[in-house]
Parts: sequence; C-alpha cells; structure tokens
Amino acid sequence: MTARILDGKAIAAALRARLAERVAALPYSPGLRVVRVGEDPASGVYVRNKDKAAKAAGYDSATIHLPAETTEAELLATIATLNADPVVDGILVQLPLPPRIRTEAAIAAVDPAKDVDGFHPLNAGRLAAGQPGLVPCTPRGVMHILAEAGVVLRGARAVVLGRSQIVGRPMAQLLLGADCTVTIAHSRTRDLPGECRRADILVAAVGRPEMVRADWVAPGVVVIDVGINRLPDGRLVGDVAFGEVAAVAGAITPVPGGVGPMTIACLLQNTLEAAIARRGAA
Ligand SMILES: NC(=O)C1=CN([C@@H]2O[C@H](COP(=O)(O)OP(=O)(O)OC[C@H]3O[C@@H](n4cnc5c(N)ncnc54)[C@H](OP(=O)(O)O)[C@@H]3O)[C@@H](O)[C@H]2O)C=CC1
Ligand SMILES: Nc1nc(=O)c2c([nH]1)NC[C@@H]1CN(c3ccc(C(=O)N[C@@H](CCC(=O)O)C(=O)O)cc3)C=[N+]21
Repeated sequence: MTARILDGKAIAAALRARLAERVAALPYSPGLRVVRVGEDPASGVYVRNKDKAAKAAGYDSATIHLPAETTEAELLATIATLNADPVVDGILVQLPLPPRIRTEAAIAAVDPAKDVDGFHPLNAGRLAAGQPGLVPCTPRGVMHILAEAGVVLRGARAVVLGRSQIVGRPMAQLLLGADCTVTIAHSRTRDLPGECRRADILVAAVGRPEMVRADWVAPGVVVIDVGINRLPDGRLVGDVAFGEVAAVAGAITPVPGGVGPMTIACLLQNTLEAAIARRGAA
C-alpha cells in the first residue's frame, strides 16, 4: 500500500480564497496585529508568511516588532492598546517569547474576543466545556484536513502524540467533540509504539524529528504530522518518518506542505470570525 498524500498546501489555498471572497463582501477590512518580541530566527519567517497571506486576502494586517529588551510590563501595555483599538479584531503574540517575559501573562492579557490564537484560558475552557469560542489554529487546521479528506471520525480511535496547550490538548478536545475515542500520549507514556499502533487516526505533535516509524502504525492509518523540525543540514522534517510510514498508512500529510499552511489559513478564518462577532457582517 502507499498512502494518499493529504495536500495541506492546496486545502489551505482553497480556504484562503473562500475567506478572501467573504472579506471582499464586508464594509471593512478585518484587522490582524501580530506582536513579535526579539529576534527568534524561526519566528521571522512565520510572521512574514502570516502578514503576506493576510494582506493577500484583504485583511488589514500589521506586525508590531518590539526589541528583545522589552519588559513584560511594556508588552502588556502594547497588548492593552491593541485590545482597546476598535480597528483591531485579532491579536497574535508570536511564541516563543524571550525568557524574561511570562508566556501565560502575555496570553492572559489578550482580550478573549480578539484571541485569534485561541490560547487564552477562557477560550481553552470553552473548548474543554464544548462551548463556542476561538479555537487554536493548528488543531482547527487538522480538523479541516480530516474533513476535506472524508475521514470518518465518529467512533474512530484517535491517538494524539503531545499534550501542549497550543497543539496536543486542543487537538484532543476537537477530536473528542467529533466523537473519536481519544488517547493522549506524551513523554511519560509507557508504550508509545503500542499506543500508536491502536490508532485509526494518528496526530503527531511532539517536536522530535521522524520519531514515528513504520512499525509504530497499523496498515491504513490516517497520519497527521504537525511537527516542524529543522535539521542541522537545513532540511525541514516532521515528527513522522514520512517515506517508510507512507508505505504503510492509508493517508498522510507531508512536511512541508501539510499542517503548516493550514495554521495560517485558520488564523485568517479565526480573524474573520472574530471581526464579524465584533462588528457584524454588513
Ligand atoms: N504545523 C504548525 O503549524 C505547527 C507546528 N508545531 C510543531 O509541532 C511540534 C509540537 O509543538 P508543541 O506542541 O508546541 O511542542 P511542545 O514542546 O510544547 O510539546 C511537545 C509535547 O510532546 C511531548 N513529547 C516530547 N518528546 C516526547 C517523546 N520523546 N515521546 C513522547 N512525547 C514527547 C511532550 O510531552 P510532555 O508534556 O510529557 O513534556 C509534550 O507534550 C513541534 O515540532 C512544533 O514545531 C507547533 C505549532 C504549530
Ligand atoms: N502565537 C503563536 N501562534 C502560532 O500559531 C505559532 C506561534 N506562535 N509560534 C510558532 C508556531 C509555528 N507555526 C507555524 C505556522 C506556519 C507554518 C508553515 O506555514 N509552514 C510551512 C512552511 C515551512 C517553512 O518552509 O519554513 C509548511 O509547513 O509547509 C509552520 C509553523 C505557528 N506557530
């Protein structure tokens, strides 16, 4: 068997095109502000990609780049200004932040109604409680890929590798909400390969290059690779050993060109929804 490749790049492009049409029909441009602190090298590329995609789809997008020496109080003041600005619908504080700044403090400072990352504890709580709210972009993008691929979720055994606040936990919540039987595995899980082999749907979000091997997966499994790992030789690989796992799986997302582009498209989707909730659609 050789797996169907789930083309996240194409699915994301189609979603961005639909969002651009909806934005064009609005009497205003949804406002997105990305706050970047310091010079984390990977962040530069992501922040530019977000800004480019947002502008191309008709959003009012801007990046606020604060110096590495910015204090937590200064960052919170910047966020408060954006919270109060009526043309700003979505605020994203790019992670990681410099170690002097508490990530939880920055996340909690964002107005939950403008929290297009879906990281604020109020939105995380809404998701856990099954209430409507802003949902983290990467897990939302994964659900979109699964829907586009026609994967049946009800009753399926889903295994999520990783339990971070930004990917693993919200991913598990969304799959549970879609009636999967969900297992969350992590660094203290006793038998990782054994847990993975039980999966009909396997979502890998651990940040360990090519950790998931062919003998970890059952034939026909749907594999979603969230990992983005830069190797010393410059290559970008996922958390899944793509070549050997694709020989066993039923479907698989590539890296690059899988979940990454969906994250950006879903950021635009969240920003549009936040804008309509604040300002209406006409
Ligand atoms: N495609 C995209 O748009 C995005 C991609 N990413 C990528 O996804 C990956 C995960 O990101 P993120 O969730 O932020 O990472 P974190 O480092 O916050 O979390 C990693 C999780 O994986 C678990 N883990 C780490 N090592 C192992 C191991 N050897 N065996 C089992 N479990 C392990 C950790 O367990 P424990 O809790 O026990 O420590 C933790 O729960 C990264 O590669 C990141 O770059 C992230 C965001 C967006
Ligand atoms: N507040 C916050 N929100 C985030 O959503 C957030 C963040 N901080 N910090 C960093 C991570 C990572 N992330 C990615 C987004 C897009 C790609 C992406 O588009 N990747 C492409 C290209 C990758 C490349 O060529 O470098 C791909 O996978 O095909 C990847 C990773 C968002 N993150």
